[in-house]
Amino acid sequence: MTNALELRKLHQFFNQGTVNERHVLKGIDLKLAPGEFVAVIGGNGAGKSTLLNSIAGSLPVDQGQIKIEGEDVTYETVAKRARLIGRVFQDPQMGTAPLLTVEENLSLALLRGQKRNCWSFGVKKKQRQFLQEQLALLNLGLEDRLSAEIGLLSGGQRQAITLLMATLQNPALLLLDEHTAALDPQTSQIVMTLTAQLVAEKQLTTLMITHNMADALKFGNRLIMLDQGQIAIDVAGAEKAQLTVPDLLALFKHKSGQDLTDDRVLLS
Ligand SMILES: Nc1ncnc2c1ncn2[C@@H]1O[C@H](COP(=O)(O)OP(=O)(O)OP(=O)(O)O)[C@@H](O)[C@H]1O
Repeated sequence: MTNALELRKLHQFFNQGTVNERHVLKGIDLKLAPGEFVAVIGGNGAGKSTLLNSIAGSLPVDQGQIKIEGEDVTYETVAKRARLIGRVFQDPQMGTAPLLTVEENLSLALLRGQKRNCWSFGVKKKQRQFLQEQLALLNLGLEDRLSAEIGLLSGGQRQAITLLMATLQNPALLLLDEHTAALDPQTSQIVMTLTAQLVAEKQLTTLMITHNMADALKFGNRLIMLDQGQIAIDVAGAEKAQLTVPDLLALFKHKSGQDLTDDRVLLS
């Protein structure tokens, strides 16, 4: 079976060749089978965002290879990779256009990756019905708010719509970069539950960075922990399911020789 994602000996440097050189990703090897939902955790500066930026193409890779569904995308631009990747960031403002309506935002997401001459803001009846069905999946009553300006919605509602937009085209890979970190705990749990539901319904291969250790254990079938640019822990299935937060912290200490240092870490 073709891997949904394959990273081979991925290296990333900043300020290479200067006194400020930092070797941030140190030969990451990672294979994700289709449909795997992987939580990515790690201490401050471990390289989590750099890893997602490298996969998405927003950081050119210094060494190594990235394949998505068997296709080598190592040297493809962000725009070219966008047909394969859905991405949600921490800031609910980033994923949507505030002055456009819910329907217009979703319509733009539907057009993503298509040729420009397909662009049209005329939203047909069939498409509207499809978007309403998709919004109904969120269970937030947003299917009745197609004409509401996105900017008027709450952060949680916006993030739920951003998530839907990122998954609308069933991307080969979904990248979630602390996508619930800016939300209050209750809304964060709603969006996390929605995430798990969308990922399961659409069988999406997903990499999710989180600082919430409990979420990392509760959601997804696999967990990797980065430490200083390397994968220190990689657990899946039953092994992951039986871990507790203290187990995880102890495992980290055992593998890395030190306590997890993360000023934003959430243990519960
Ligand atoms: N553009 C850059 N120039 C120089 N150094 C950078 C740059 N971006 C990131 N770094 C450094 O690379 C290291 C890894 O950063 P990265 O943001 O990937 O870590 P992270 O695991 O996401 O951390 P955090 O959880 O604190 O956000 C850090 O030491 C960071 O300071």
